[in-house]
Amino acid sequence: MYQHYARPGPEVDCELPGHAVAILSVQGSSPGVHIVDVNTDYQRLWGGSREDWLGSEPIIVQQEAVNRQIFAQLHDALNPLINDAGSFFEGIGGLEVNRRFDGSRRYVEWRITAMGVRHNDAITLVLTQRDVTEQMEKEAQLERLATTDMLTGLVNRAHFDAVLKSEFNRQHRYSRPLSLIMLDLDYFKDINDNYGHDVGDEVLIELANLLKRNLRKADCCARWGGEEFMLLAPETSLEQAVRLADKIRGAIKHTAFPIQGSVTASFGVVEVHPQESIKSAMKRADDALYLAKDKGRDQVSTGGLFSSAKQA
Ligand SMILES: Nc1nc2c(ncn2[C@@H]2O[C@H](COP(=O)(O)OP(=O)(O)OP(=O)(O)O)[C@@H](O)[C@H]2O)c(=O)[nH]1
Repeated sequence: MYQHYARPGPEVDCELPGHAVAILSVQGSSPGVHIVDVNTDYQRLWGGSREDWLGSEPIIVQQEAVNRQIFAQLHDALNPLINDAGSFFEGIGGLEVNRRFDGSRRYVEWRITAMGVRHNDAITLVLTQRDVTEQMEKEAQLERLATTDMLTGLVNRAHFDAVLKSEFNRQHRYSRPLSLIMLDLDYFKDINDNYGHDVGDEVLIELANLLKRNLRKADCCARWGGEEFMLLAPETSLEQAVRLADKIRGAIKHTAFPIQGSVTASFGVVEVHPQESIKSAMKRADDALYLAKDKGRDQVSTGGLFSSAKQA
């Protein structure tokens, strides 16, 4: 589809354009929209020279079919106004992912507007387009920073809280299996004390990578704090979650961690009851983890049974 619009670029400097503007003419009686003039930023965004563009259709979005829908929408909006001199056409607009003439993917904000509607069947409109890619990327970067644990690259606690809420709501509505696994490295304080905090950090990073490798896409794994990690596994029963926890336990035990060598972890596993609150499920997982530590570490324990009386 893009090839249709691809044109040889002019001598382009690398800086991206500000406001690309095209003056459009629309005939009330025919379906076409064509360009009457373009500014230099339009040429820098879409390639080609001013002369190339005069008389052709503007690029509003990348897909030709969607372009045509927009033109049809324009005609529908303009037709009732065509003989009504001085009418105000407020315009239409949107935000689209588009390709620049050099093939790069850009977010382009666009708007078509006109201050007055002319009498004699032809209406002149202004198409304004702005490349907002950098702004969108900055926002995505901020979003990533706000939801990610800086050391391990896993989801952070705040984001995990939000995922917990939405998965609990889904589970309460559809009664699907949902399990929670809490894991904590054993004797991690000794690693810090014996080898230093940097080695401790390396172990946490390596563990996070191991967790990422062992989980499904639908699972959410967070660094809960310190050397404690949480795993939320949708569509997973208690039995399946215990198997998953034991697989991770074995993988941790058999991994050669940097400098320190071997490390073990303990696990608390619960399946969330359909009427259970987040607080109650977390408490049961925490109790189960405590039990695993108490029984000698490097093992998986399951939580006690859910009791509606207890969660109040
Ligand atoms: N290197 C490093 N250490 C951390 C970080 N966060 C917490 N810790 C350390 O983790 C250790 C946790 O110690 P404890 O709570 O006694 O637990 P543990 O030594 O693993 O003992 P058990 O859990 O009972 O097996 C403390 O020494 C914390 O300072 C971190 O981001 N990096």
